[in-house]
Amino acid sequence: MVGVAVFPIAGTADLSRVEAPVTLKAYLLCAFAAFGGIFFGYDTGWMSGVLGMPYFITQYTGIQYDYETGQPIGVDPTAFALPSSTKSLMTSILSCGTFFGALIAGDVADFLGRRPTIIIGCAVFCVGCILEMASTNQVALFVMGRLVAGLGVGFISATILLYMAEVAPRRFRGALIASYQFCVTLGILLANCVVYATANNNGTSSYRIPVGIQFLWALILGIGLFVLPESPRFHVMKGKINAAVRDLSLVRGQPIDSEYIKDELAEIVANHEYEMQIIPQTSYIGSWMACFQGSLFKGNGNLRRTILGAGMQMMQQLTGINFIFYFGTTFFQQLGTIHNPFFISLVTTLVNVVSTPVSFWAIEYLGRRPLLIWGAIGMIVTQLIVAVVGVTAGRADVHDDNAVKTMIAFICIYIFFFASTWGPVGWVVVGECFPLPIRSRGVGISTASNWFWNCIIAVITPYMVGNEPGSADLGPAVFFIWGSLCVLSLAFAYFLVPEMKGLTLEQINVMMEETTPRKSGGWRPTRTFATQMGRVRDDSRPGTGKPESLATV
Ligand SMILES: OC[C@H]1O[C@](O)(CO)[C@@H](O)[C@@H]1O
Repeated sequence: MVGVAVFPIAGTADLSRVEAPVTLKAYLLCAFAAFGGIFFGYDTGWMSGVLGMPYFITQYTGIQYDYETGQPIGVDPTAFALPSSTKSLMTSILSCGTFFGALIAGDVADFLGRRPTIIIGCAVFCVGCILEMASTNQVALFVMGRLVAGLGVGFISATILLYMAEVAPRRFRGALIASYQFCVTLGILLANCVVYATANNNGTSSYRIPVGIQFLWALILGIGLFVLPESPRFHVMKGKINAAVRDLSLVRGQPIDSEYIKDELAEIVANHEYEMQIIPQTSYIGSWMACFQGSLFKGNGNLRRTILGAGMQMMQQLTGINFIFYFGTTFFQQLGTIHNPFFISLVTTLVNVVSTPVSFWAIEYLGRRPLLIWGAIGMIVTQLIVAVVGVTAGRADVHDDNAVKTMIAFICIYIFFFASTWGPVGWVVVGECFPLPIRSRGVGISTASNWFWNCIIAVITPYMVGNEPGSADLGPAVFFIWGSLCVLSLAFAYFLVPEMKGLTLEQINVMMEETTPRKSGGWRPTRTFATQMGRVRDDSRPGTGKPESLATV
């Protein structure tokens, strides 16, 4: 730390603290970190297409395929598919790995730092890819590869989010974290493009090319992270104030002795010290338990933050979005009238990509909570339309081309609602709602919750829509289930999500301690909080500032 001055820490932060101007460097830094979302999306995206690849199916079922006519030999085309159990296992095992990866990542990120944890995630991910590539027709090896790659993705997905939330400037934090989700959608699109290009290859290149390309993402992110600064909040946690000053000045693009840096660091340190007094870190287990302490309704405890973070991710998955991205290709195949289901899958992923940036603006302008509420309403309506059209006229035995087109149009509108609201906002809320002493664990638990429900969807949906014996053969009626689950998402957003727009992480922290659930709708900052934030200086409580969004509450 030669050349870096020891920083004088004030007891409390200035209420009217002005944040450093957002430099291009700050944007680029977050944008690069967001690139980690590519892993998440790409790994989610390629499996759906590979499961529908003729070469892949012939390898694992033994049924031969005629590439000239584009038809399987000796069986009905709708029977040319992997058994539901294999589809379910190959798809869901990734989420199993990511679930554990995300849970472990929090500890590693607190011990080694955010950056090394992401680099380790990249290395583990590469090992998983090698195993996947090595498998020809051994289900076990392929599944093992997905599990290990999943561990890596779990590490990366939880830690990137933590890193971004900690380094992003507050005014654009929502939009920048949303760009992580944008990269998830780009990853799905890239996977679909690659799969589309190789789908009809008659050889192992059909699936080895999509799998092999993933090394590129690991290489870019892994190498890039060597030059990015560490999160200043991690240094504060470790008591390394000089390193925190240095890295804060790097991420803000301001000189180390500037007032901006002094003020922001004072706020981070003061808030951390305060939180350490109220969150007992007595032992390893004790510090995990801290995530579940307190009351759901009032007081300082973290339980409601954990419920908020994990619940957001649960509800995000229960909207049914991965039904489309995991099983879209095979679902469209089963509708009977679609000649190129790979193309329809490509269209759905494209809609997902172009809709996500809408949230960059809306999240900062309209706020998190309204977006979640309107997104849930949009998803309920569109999914019910898909279900009704589907069960009346969209089934394979009816062969109504117009009905199928209507379903696809409404599936695209449903994806628009998801992509511009619940997709990104889910991550933003998770990145924002935990105090520093438990942030890495809280983000890990929430990310693990996303993957847990992701896994449940991956395991059960092939059986819900499959048409073989033992499967429920729900077909398009499955959208009644997703639509109903979106009603729960709506209630969750309405009653449990407080608005965090425009606040620093430290101010959110204060607000979360002060918010109360109101019968008339949602959690609201209490009068005390509004007073502290907007009108009266309270020197007994560190980490308070004057957010515009609450000045009039
Ligand atoms: O954009 C859709 C994708 O976004 C996620 O929900 C993560 O936020 C993934 O599970 C899904 O595949």
